Amino acid sequence: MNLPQKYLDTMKDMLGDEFDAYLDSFNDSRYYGLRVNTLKITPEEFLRISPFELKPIPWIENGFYFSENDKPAKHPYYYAGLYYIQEPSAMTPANVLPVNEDDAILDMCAAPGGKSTELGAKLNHTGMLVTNDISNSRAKALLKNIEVFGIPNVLVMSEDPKKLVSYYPEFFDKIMIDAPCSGEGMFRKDNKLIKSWEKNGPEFYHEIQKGVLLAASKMLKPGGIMQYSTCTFSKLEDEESIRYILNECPELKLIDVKPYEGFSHGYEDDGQERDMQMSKTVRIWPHRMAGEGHFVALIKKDGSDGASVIPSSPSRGLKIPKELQEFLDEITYPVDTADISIRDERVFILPKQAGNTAGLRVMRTGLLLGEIKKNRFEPSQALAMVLRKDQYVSAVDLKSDDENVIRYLKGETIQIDPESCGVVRQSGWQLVCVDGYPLGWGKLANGTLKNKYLAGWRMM
Ligand SMILES: C[S@@+](CC[C@H](N)C(=O)[O-])C[C@H]1O[C@@H](n2cnc3c(N)ncnc32)[C@H](O)[C@@H]1O
Repeated sequence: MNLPQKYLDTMKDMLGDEFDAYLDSFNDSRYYGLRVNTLKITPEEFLRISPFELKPIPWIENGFYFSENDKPAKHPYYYAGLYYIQEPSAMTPANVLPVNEDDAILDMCAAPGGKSTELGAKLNHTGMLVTNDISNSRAKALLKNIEVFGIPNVLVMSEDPKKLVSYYPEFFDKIMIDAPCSGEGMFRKDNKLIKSWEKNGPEFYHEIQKGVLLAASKMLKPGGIMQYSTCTFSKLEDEESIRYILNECPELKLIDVKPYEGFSHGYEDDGQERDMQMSKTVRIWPHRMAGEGHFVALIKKDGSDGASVIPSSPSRGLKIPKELQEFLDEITYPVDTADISIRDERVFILPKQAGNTAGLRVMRTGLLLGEIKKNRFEPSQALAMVLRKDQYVSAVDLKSDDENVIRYLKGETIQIDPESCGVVRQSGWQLVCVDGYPLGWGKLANGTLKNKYLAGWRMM
């Protein structure tokens, strides 16, 4: 591997005696990880049904290493949103950010959703997750991952974080800043990143990071906690970005990250006037832990933890159309009809704190329940992913080794034996499941299941 000399010199300086061990780690094999979606299944239950060779990631309760021979992205459980595939050290930020039910959380640089999916799971159907990425194409991938995971209380956006400030002044309980960075921790995993580092290195990203941190500091409420992370080792992008924001905002202080054996502390700089307590930050090195590399800092804003000021809301509480009410009577998922909004025949459940987002590039406001089409209601793919099997009146439950599962995921019409699939209602809408976990919708008539799996999500 051809690492740039400038990079090697900086690393040698940082690591001293450990530099050779760091370089040796480039000869080790990559780490593959998956994180269980606790909205849908417990880690214990997942271990019971998993066909993969899994080993626990010791510092992540719901994280597991899988073997290079396993292909979890091709398994129907992946389509059921039972897990997210993620490099193990990248699981650390969302794991250490403390989340309380009912929190309002902002994930500023969120695509494709590695942290947001965990934050949404931790919220457990409460509060609100505003998940944002400046790149529109990446935000589309984010939206899909959020929906596959079954996270309902969400706003998915594609905005410059600076623009969000006037909408959400001192609003959020928690903010995640998984900053764009030069990606030094990914060099082992992806050679291409070395080339892009040579083009845009730490100096380039440090400037962007300062802007994102400053915007975050204005949206964090007093008593709130923000988390800054990168997958790079550069002190300029890590400690110096933190130092910048602590100098700009004296009301911000570093707080401890829950310790784990193998975490390294951030670098202090004794020449500074103010002790920033940089040792409270954490760096994960690939030669010390079984992960590629990450930097994590938790920052708290002084002040008491009061309730968020709820921004003004769009109009709510409309009359529920008959066809929608009939469908709502068939699900036991709790829906507060006061939160229902209908736009262009599309029906949404809005998060209670959604507020007025006019003027922002919002890709999804809340949970898309479905569409009213010619006096009929068609439930959405996103709703199927939010429901549990027992929350809909009738389900077609297929075994994961049944070839009909793959055929369903490919968009084909399938023939089923209603009795062996546990169908309650012999015709009409069915929640199609794999081993009890919803995949999507189908419409049954005389043993033929018409496929309603979302076309854009089909298995190739
Ligand atoms: C490290 S990645 C995020 C990974 C994501 N948190 C995850 O866990 O899947 C950084 C993201 O920041 C976005 N980004 C770049 N510049 C940005 C900016 N000025 N504001 C917000 N996001 C930005 C990039 O599009 C990229 O998706």
